[in-house]
Amino acid sequence: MHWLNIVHLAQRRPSSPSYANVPPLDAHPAPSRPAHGLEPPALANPGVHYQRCLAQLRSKDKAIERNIYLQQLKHADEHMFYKLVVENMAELTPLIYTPTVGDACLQFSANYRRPEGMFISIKDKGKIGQVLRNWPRREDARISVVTDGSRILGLGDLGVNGMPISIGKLSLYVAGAGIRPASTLPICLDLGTNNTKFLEDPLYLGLRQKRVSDKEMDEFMDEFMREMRATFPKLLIQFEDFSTDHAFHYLDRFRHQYPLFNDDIQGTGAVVLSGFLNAAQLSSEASGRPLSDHRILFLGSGSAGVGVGMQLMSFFTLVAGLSPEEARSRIYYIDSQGLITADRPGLAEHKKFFARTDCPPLKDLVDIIGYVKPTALLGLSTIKNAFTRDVIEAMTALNERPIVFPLSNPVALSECEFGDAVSWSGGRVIFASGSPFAPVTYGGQEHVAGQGNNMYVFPGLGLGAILARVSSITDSMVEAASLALAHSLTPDERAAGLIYPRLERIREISVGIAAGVVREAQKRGVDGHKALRAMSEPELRTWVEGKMWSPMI
Ligand SMILES: NC(=O)C1=CN([C@@H]2O[C@H](COP(=O)(O)OP(=O)(O)OC[C@H]3O[C@@H](n4cnc5c(N)ncnc54)[C@H](O)[C@@H]3O)[C@@H](O)[C@H]2O)C=CC1
Ligand SMILES: CC(=O)C(=O)O
Ligand SMILES: [Mg+2]
Repeated sequence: MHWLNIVHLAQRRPSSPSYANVPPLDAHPAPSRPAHGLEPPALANPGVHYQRCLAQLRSKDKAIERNIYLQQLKHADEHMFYKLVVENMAELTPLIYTPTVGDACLQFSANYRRPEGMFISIKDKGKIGQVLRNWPRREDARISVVTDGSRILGLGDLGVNGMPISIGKLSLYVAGAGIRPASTLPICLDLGTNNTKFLEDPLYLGLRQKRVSDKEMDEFMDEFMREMRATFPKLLIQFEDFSTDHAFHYLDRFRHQYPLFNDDIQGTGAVVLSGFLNAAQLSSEASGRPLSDHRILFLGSGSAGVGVGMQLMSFFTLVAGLSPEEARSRIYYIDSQGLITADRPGLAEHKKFFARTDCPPLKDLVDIIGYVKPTALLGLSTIKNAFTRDVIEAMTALNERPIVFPLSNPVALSECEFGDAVSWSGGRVIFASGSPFAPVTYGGQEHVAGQGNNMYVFPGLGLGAILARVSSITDSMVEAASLALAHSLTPDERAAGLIYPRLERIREISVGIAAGVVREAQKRGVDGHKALRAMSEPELRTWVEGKMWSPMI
C-alpha cells in the first residue's frame, strides 16, 4: 500500500458542518509612488521596469553581487523585489537564501549598507523592552526570525554577521507564504562571538567580546522573551541557527509559554520527514521490501540531525506500523567520534535518546554502513564531501535505490555533490540536498535533485500559526506541516520521480501546509481564531489564500 493511503486513513477526521462569521479579508495597500515629476515618465510601465530589473540582476557576474542588488531593490521597491522573487523562485531563492546567504553573512560587516531588522545586545540587558519599542511597526509585527549568530548554516559562530539569515528567511515568508513584509521582524542577538577572526576585524559590526556565560544568556533570554511578548503580543517567533545545546535548551524553556518553534530542529525535521516518505516509497517499490524494513544512518548529530531523527520516528510509527521502541532502533547516528553508543563517557544530553546499546563503537563510515546496512544515509555534519565514492558505492551495493540526503548548508559544505552521487550510484540514487544543485544528465536521462531544506515548511507553518492565532506550536502541528508538504506532490511530479514539489509552486504548497496547521491547532485546542473551526476544507483554503500578500505590479 502507498504511504499516502496509510496516512490518509490514520489522519481522517470528520468534515466541519458550516461556514459562519468569517472575518473580512485584509486590504492589501497599493505601493506608494513618488509624487508626479519625481521619477521618469516611462516608469509608469511596470512590465518594462520588471524586465529592466531582471536584466540588471542578471548582468552581475557573482552571486554575492546579485544578492546585494536584490537587497537594495527590496529597500527601493519592495513590490518589484517580491515580484521578481515570486516569479523566478528557482533562480532567485539561491541568491537571497542558501547558498549565497552564507556569503552574505560572512561578508555582512564588510558589505553593510543600511540598517534592517533589530540588533539586541547583551549590553541592553535590563532595558530590552525599551529597545524593542524602537521598532517602528510594532502593531504590524507577526513573525520574527531570531538568531544569536552562533551556528550560521554550517559556517559556525558568525556573531552579528548572522543577521542576513534572519532577513533571508523572512523574505521567504513573504515570497513563499504571502506574509505581509511589514509584519516581518528580523532580529540578531549580540551575545558576543567566539570567532577570533571577527573580533580582530576592524570592520566587524558586533560587540568585541567573547560569548557570555550560559547563566548570563539565560537571564538575557528570559527578559528578551518576556519583553517580546509585551511589545509584540501577536508575534510568532522562529529561533534560527543557535548552537546546538542552546537550540534545544531554549526550545524546551520557552515553547509552552510562547508561540515559537526552532527551525533547525523542527522545520528541518518536518521537511526531511516529508521527502523521506516519498523517497522510502520509491525505494521500497524498487526493492520490493516493505516500508518497515528501512534503516536510517545519520552523519551528524547536532540540532538538525537529532531534530530530523525525532521527526522520522513518525515515519516508522505512522506509516510502517512499528512501536516507538522499534522505530528508535531503526535510527543510527555518527558524530565526529564515530557511531554513537550509550557507553561513551560524557555523551551530550541530546545524543542519548538514539545512542546504541547493540553496536560496537565503529569509526569508519564505510565500515558502519557495512554493519548497519542502512537504506538511507543522511548528512547533517557540515563535512564537505564526507560521502565519498566508496560511501555511495557501499550504499548502492546494499540498495536497489539508495536514499542519500547530504543536507548540510551551504553548498560548499554539502556531504556530496549531486553529479557524483548520480554517477557513483549508476543513476540509482534518490537524492535531496540542503542547498540546490542543478539537474544532471546521466545515462541519457535528466536527473533532478530534491531540495531538503526547511524553506519548504516554515513559510506555511508560520502562515497557519499566525492566521489561527495560536498560543503555542505543538509537535503535531509540525508533523501536520510535514504531511501536507508530502501530500502536495502532483501526479506529474510523482511520475517524474520527485520527492519534493517544484519550488515554483511554493505559494500553493504553503496554503495546504497552513490549512493543515490550522486544523491541527484546532484539534489541540491552541487556536485563538475560533471562527475558522466552522469552515469546510475548501473554504479554509480559499480564506487562507485570500489572506496572502502579493506584490502589486
Ligand atoms: N537542509 C536543511 O534544511 C538544514 C540543514 N542544516 C545543516 O545541518 C548542518 C548541521 O547543523 P546542526 O546540527 O545545527 O550543527 P551542529 O554543529 O550542531 O552539528 C554538526 C554535527 O556534525 C558532527 N560532525 C562534525 N564533524 C564530523 C565528522 N568529521 N564526522 C562525523 N560527524 C561530524 C558533529 O559531531 C555534530 O554532531 C549545518 O550545515 C546546517 O546548515 C541545518 C538545518 C536545516
Ligand atoms: C537551512 C537551515 O536552516 C540551516 O542550514 O541552518
Ligand atoms: Mg538554520
